[in-house]
Amino acid sequence: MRFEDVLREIGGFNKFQFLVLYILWLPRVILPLHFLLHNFISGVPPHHCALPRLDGRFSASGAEKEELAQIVALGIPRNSDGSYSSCKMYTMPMDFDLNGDLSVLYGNRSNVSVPCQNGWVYDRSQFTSTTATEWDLVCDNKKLNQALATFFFIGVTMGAVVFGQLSDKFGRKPMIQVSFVSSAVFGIIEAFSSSYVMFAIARTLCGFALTGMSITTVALCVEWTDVKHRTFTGTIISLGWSVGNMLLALLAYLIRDWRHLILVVTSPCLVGIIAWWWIPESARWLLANGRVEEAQKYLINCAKMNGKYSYTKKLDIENLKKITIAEDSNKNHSYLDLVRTPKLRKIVLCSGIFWFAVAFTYYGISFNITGFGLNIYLTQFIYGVIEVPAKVGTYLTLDRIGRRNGQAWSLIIAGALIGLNSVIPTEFAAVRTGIAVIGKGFSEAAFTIAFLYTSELYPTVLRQCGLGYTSFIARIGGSLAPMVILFEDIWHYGPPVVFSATAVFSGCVVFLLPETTNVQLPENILDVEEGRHTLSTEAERDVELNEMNSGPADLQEKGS
Ligand SMILES: O=C(O)CCCC(=O)O
Repeated sequence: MRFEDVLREIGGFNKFQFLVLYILWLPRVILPLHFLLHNFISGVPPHHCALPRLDGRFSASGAEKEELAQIVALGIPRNSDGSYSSCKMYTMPMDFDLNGDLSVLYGNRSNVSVPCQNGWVYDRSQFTSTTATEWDLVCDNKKLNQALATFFFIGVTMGAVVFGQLSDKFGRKPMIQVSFVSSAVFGIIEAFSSSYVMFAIARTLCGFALTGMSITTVALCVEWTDVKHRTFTGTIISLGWSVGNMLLALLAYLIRDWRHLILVVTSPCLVGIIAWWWIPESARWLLANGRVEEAQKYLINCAKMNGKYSYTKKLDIENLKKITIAEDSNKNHSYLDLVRTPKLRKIVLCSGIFWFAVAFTYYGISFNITGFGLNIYLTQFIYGVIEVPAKVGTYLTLDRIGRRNGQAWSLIIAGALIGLNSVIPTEFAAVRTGIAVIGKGFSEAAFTIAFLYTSELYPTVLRQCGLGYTSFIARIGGSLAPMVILFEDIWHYGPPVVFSATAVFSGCVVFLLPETTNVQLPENILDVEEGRHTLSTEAERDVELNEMNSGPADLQEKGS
């Protein structure tokens, strides 16, 4: 007997599953609050060199504004486009007098421009403070500011590997709590960091911690859902990410101080620590690891909450031991098991390729937040809004077109639109914006399908290792995306060509993978290699179940 059969009997998608989905929405909302936070806590406001008598003033009014303009005109050189330089100033007479007459002060200055000597003055009309203004991460130090995003995704990358293995070894539920607690701790340390190094370390560790809730929540939801409702579960839970995207735009608009913003976006982790108590462990994972009594407890809870009281008496230990999950419940699986057998090796190679492209493309678009000519808060909100129809559209079509076609074509179309947009003249701003937003939607659909498709490709005994591996590869893509965007200074078409070609090629690779729509989840490596989980269709399973329900003897026989 297979776990799917028990799951369908106790209500494969009912009140119990809705509760699980409702609670696990919270981690999906938390993730973008941190993953896309860089655009706001590390924003670089307009700035120029600090000059005598400016005493930190950037914006002024009336006569003071006049004096300010005069100082800037005298002390700051202009760029070729007529704007004032952000990183250069004219050398000052060594004996300049802070209260002296301006003409004297600047009258005999040389026309030699040098890097800022006395720090910078920032326009604080948009950002009260950011990491850039806190530690003067501008001009020659600008790379250190951009590196903070890369440090975060390096932490996410390493977290994917560690949490993938730990979740398959110790279970999904404990790893979610570890993730909630450690994310809260490192988020708070970030907000109170007294130096750049301390903040960079805390930011990296926070990225590491957040990955735990990123890869375990999808697996836990899918493992509690029957075949018929897996598409709903896999797509609707990821709507939490889009809600978090829009929420971040609102919070960043309201909170312009980087420390306060970090504390606010970290606070939902504290709610998660409390809500965790109501999250069930994966009964599928418990059975795969021989913890039958614990699995029985959760399965009976599920049956009762779903009103399937009559079936609870069949959930006795003897029957549950007959459910085929792992080849050997005492065997500890590791990442090495992903490459020991041929079909799994092929899944590892192809899923790694498309996951790299999914994140590479998604963050290549998401970090290009100033590309629309709108303010960054509105752009961020639009990015979140467009994801909703993308996910709902994915849910409505995925069972019909299949995971393989959905994953392949969402990547190919996203790549094609990125390439198309790069050849449309910039004066067609409305057209370019429309194509970019549609491309973002397909990129988001590709991300949504990737979580569900990957959960279905890997067997229960290796599902978190599989998600950990693919998330690791994805984070490398996410880390590289901001660096590729920098190529724009060298070759304007560089970034879109790279993003477009990567997405189209990876989409084509997806066609090499098996279809998983309406197929039972593989439980172990043999299922993947021999396709045993694909043997029976829904109708055949209905017949099988009716026979099983005809009496214990038949159940014993069928279950073996
Ligand atoms: O995990 C990420 O980096 C993005 C997830 C996007 C989604 O869940 O829709």
